[in-house]
Amino acid sequence: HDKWEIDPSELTLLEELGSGQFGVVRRGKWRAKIEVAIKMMKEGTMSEDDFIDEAKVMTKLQHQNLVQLYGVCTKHRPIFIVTEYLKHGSLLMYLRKHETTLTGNYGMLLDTCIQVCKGMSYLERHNYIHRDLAARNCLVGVENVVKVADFGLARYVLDDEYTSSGGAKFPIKWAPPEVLHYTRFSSKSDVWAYGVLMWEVFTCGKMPYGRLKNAEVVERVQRGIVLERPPRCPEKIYAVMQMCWAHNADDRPSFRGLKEELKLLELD
Ligand SMILES: Cn1cc(-c2ccnc(-n3ncc4cc(C(C)(C)C)cc(F)c4c3=O)c2CO)cc(Nc2ccncn2)c1=O
Repeated sequence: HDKWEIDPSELTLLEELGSGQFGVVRRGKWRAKIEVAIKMMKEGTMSEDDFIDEAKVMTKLQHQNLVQLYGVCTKHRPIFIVTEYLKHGSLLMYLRKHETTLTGNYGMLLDTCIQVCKGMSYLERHNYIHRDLAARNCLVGVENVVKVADFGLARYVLDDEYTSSGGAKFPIKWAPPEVLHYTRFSSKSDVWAYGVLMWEVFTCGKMPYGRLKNAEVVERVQRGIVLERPPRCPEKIYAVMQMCWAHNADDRPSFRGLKEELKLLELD
């Protein structure tokens, strides 16, 4: 009996939460009382067999700042991916919705960044690369808990518009030079994306590089031009973002190092 295989008869499907990259996601209950989110994978959007193999590994990644994968229903189509549920939805929407109360609340904004860093530091320790870290792929739960979602799933997307760096859906604005040129993903490319996520947090959800076209962003990143300091963002916090945007991946800090840097800022 595969522990990560969930019996669909133990699931109750409730309201729709949105339709992500892979199709509809609904809130639900598992064994009557556990609140879950259920991704119902649209046919042809994901390389399912590869994902099902990986699912057993993903269920073992457990950390308070990672959205927990409870299991999968693979005995029927569409397959279901069952995860923990966070009631406030995506961090990006949360930042935009609460901009007035969050602006200038550096303690809150810094705490948000530290929580994401802790989740990413755990993935780094387990040699697990997210490949699409951004505020839109983090979730907010009760008591301002923030968790990293959908880590590693990018590997199973079948849509070339998303997977190829020339595609319209490729997350260019969160990609470092080595990903733009060679699609070379690593924990250090996740660190670059984390710097952009910090910028998203300290601008309360602005779009990085505004309305610049992808080609213009690629050109700037190649020339070493990085995002400007968000208005009223403390210099010391912007300095950490700039460390994440070192052109050479080896010159960027690890998430472990970032965690120490950010904790020092918390003392200021
Ligand atoms: C666990 N979870 C997931 C979601 C939720 C809903 C719809 N789409 C998604 N998304 N969003 C993004 C997404 C991205 C990917 C990449 C491979 C990284 C490109 C792969 C996905 F599979 C998803 C997905 O499923 C999510 C994120 O997985 C919403 C929750 N919560 C709420 C609460 C209130 N309102 C709305 N959502 C929640 O708790």
